[in-house]
Amino acid sequence: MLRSDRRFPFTSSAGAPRKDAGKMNILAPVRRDRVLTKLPQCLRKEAALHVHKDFQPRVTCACQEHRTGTVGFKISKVIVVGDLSVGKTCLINRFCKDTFDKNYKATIGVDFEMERFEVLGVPFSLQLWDTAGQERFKCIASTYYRGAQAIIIVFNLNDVASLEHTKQWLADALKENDPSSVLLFLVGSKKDLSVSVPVVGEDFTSRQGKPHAQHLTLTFLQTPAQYILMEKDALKVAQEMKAEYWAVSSLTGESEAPGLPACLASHSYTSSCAPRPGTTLELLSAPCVR
Ligand SMILES: Nc1nc2c(ncn2[C@@H]2O[C@H](COP(=O)(O)OP(=O)(O)OP(=O)(O)O)[C@@H](O)[C@H]2O)c(=O)[nH]1
Repeated sequence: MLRSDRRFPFTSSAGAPRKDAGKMNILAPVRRDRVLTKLPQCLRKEAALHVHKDFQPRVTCACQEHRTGTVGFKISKVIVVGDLSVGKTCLINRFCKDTFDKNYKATIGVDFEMERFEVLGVPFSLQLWDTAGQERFKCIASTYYRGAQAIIIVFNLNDVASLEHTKQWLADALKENDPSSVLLFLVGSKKDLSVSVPVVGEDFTSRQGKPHAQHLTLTFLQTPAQYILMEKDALKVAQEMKAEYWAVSSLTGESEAPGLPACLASHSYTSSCAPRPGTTLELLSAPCVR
């Protein structure tokens, strides 16, 4: 179910197969640009539930002494959904490998990337699940939706229909996840095509030189004014979804998900600290050692 000619699990961040694939305990050092030493105010440790004044005192105490066995960053699972060819794979490739491929290769089912970070000195991993936009693979892809901490819904800033479809993508993804705890991001892709000075009358095929585009019904925005309207609509949809909104270009790397790791790390930290059903019972009956 992986892109046959692309990646496979456990590749290095450069995309090459790792010599130590299969030996998960030997890890290469985290890339320097993946080391976060500071989180935004609202995402710091102080935001964790267990530090709130009225939180269960014994659990708070256990968390402070790292006795829960769960304190630390959990792996965050992120699923990326959206219409066919909107640029989901390119978005992930830009984020994980800082690369861009202008050739379209449809994702078959799902694809997977693991990205490692260090946040405030603590290792943190992001699992990025790239799902197929093609209708015929939707059934396979949706089996991977469960257990996501974040959902990234991608649409093409030049294709109004793809924005309209985001609501359905979200509804499908939320069937498998808890809407109250999942973080949502609405991402408008291919910003470079919208804001670059368009050649009037030029279509997608001639602009990109991709034969596959002939099969797609795309409405190309021709003027900056139309782009502004599209962004306005997108912001409205994001508001309705309670999602954070980004407009990005994977081609240029513009606005590439800057806050994503910090946001997810914090989310993962706070949810790690919150008592899970089993843990809570155990902790409540244990004496609080100071
Ligand atoms: N100009 C431009 N082209 C882009 C951008 N992002 C993606 N593309 C192109 O759009 C096409 C589709 O990109 P993909 O990332 O494969 O799309 P996808 O959403 O993963 O497609 P499926 O796997 O079929 O769901 C490719 O030809 C990319 O090169 C962008 O930011 N700018």
